[in-house]
Amino acid sequence: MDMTSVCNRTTELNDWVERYRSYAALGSCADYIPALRKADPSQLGICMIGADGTIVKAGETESPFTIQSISKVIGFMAACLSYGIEAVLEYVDVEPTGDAFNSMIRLELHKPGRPFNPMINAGAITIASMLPGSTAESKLEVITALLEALTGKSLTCNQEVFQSEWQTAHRNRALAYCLKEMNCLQSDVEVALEVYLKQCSVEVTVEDLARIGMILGCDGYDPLRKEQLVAKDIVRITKALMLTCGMYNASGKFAAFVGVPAKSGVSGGMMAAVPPRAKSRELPFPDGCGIGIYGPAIDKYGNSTAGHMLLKHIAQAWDLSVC
Ligand SMILES: NC(=O)CC[C@H](N)C(=O)O
Repeated sequence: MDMTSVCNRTTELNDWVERYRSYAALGSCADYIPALRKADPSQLGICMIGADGTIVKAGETESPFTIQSISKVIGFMAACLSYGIEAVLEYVDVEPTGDAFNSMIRLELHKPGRPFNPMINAGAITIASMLPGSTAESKLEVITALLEALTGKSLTCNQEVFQSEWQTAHRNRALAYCLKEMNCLQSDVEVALEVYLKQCSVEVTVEDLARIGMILGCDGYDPLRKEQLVAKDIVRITKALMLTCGMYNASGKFAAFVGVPAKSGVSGGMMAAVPPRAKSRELPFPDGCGIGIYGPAIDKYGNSTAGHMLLKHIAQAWDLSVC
């Protein structure tokens, strides 16, 4: 994209950020993880990175935040890279649930069963337990290594958020014990939980999420470094999971009205992967792009209220839907 287009797109994005910022009032910061309560709910920032390397940013884009459930995308891909897709799908299915991200109900309803998909907590804890290595450190390292390969930088775990969640993870602990009893976990409960909660506490910026989203949009190929970072078949399944399960039990509505593979987290982060769109050459980012958004006020489903509205607007204006 040339400099004039970047300036024009930035102006548009800035206008839309200011238009949708007030939607934060429809939600609030997650409070079941005490450390997340401290975020400023009125913040809204976005970064888009195109396959040609163009970066467009608007709003507050420099604040780091914890990746939370967006890490489920990375955990799933890391497991598939380690064992192959077929082996991983023996432990988690690829079906949407329509239930809350931390729901236990289906674990009881289907026996013998396995978590419905890796984008809900039951699936992500199962994935965390099966990563290579026998300790929490070694399993976490597999996820961090992939995250760092995708973002191209080293990342840190926010210890305050991790401790805060570790001490209050009653439901996740219950889920993990239930999974253990059903023989779904490949490690001790505490190891699986530590990996899962630490992967959720890794700090990222909207630019990091946009970079990962762009690579997923390009089927695992990084056009900037000219390197296939994740196999195409793994990325295709991951994007299908993002489209059908990425926004928890609002995924159907999100697919219908926004239409891009995306994943959200309770800290208010959102990551979207936009593939190339041959019919939209006159619109921005025709060769695909990644989008990272941060808006810490979330709705009852756990999705950023302002972020959701902002992404919906951009997807319509710039024809980003894959549907
Ligand atoms: N939806 C989320 O982002 C949930 C992640 C959070 N760490 C939890 O397990 O509750």
